[in-house]
Amino acid sequence: MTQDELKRKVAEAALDYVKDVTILGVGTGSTVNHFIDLLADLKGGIEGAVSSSEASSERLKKIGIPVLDLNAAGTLDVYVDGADEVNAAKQMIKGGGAALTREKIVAEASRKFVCIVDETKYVDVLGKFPLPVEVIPMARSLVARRLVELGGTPVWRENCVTDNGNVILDVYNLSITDPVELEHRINDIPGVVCNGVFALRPADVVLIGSPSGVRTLP
Ligand SMILES: O=C[C@H](O)[C@H](O)[C@H](O)COP(=O)(O)O
Repeated sequence: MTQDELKRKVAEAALDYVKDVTILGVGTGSTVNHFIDLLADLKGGIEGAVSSSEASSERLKKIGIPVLDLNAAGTLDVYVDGADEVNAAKQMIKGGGAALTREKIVAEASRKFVCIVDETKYVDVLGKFPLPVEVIPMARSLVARRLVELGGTPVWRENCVTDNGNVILDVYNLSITDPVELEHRINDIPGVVCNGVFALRPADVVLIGSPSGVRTLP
């Protein structure tokens, strides 16, 4: 099976978690794109979705699902999103598609976070995937220097402007043995809007697609 077929398969498995949901949170990325496409055929009572990116909002609207403002929607029952890496503690690296800030907001606003990944994303220690950090443009160099002090090698993702008008630094060479501590430390750097470590609010359910089926992390 191709990686894309695995993404489709795990997206199908996530449908079980949204059957009784009327308003759900929807993430961003190629795995979630499959999930959105599958929502079109769902004979459920989905009345609307809170989206984590302009790209997902467009896709949702195309299939006739109204996109709601989080301020009006309040607490969401379920949030479905992909990840760039996930570990056994259901902590993640996210932001490969530059949507990390809105993703972290919608995840925080949701009772249940269902993370959908193919098997290539499962790791023992987070950090092989370069950690995305969203930064206010004027603070880019300052934040990069602070990230070097934390042991990383930040690289400016050129030609990328986030939905919030900011820039992304991708931090290489981190071995994230204490994700909660690192999430706090990067958040504390002035100019950082958000970092792609999702450990303070990990996933509740992690579905992993592989050629032999979809497994749920214990
Ligand atoms: O900013 C993007 C998100 O965090 C995505 O959920 C993540 O990059 C995974 O994307 P994909 O499903 O395309 O691998």
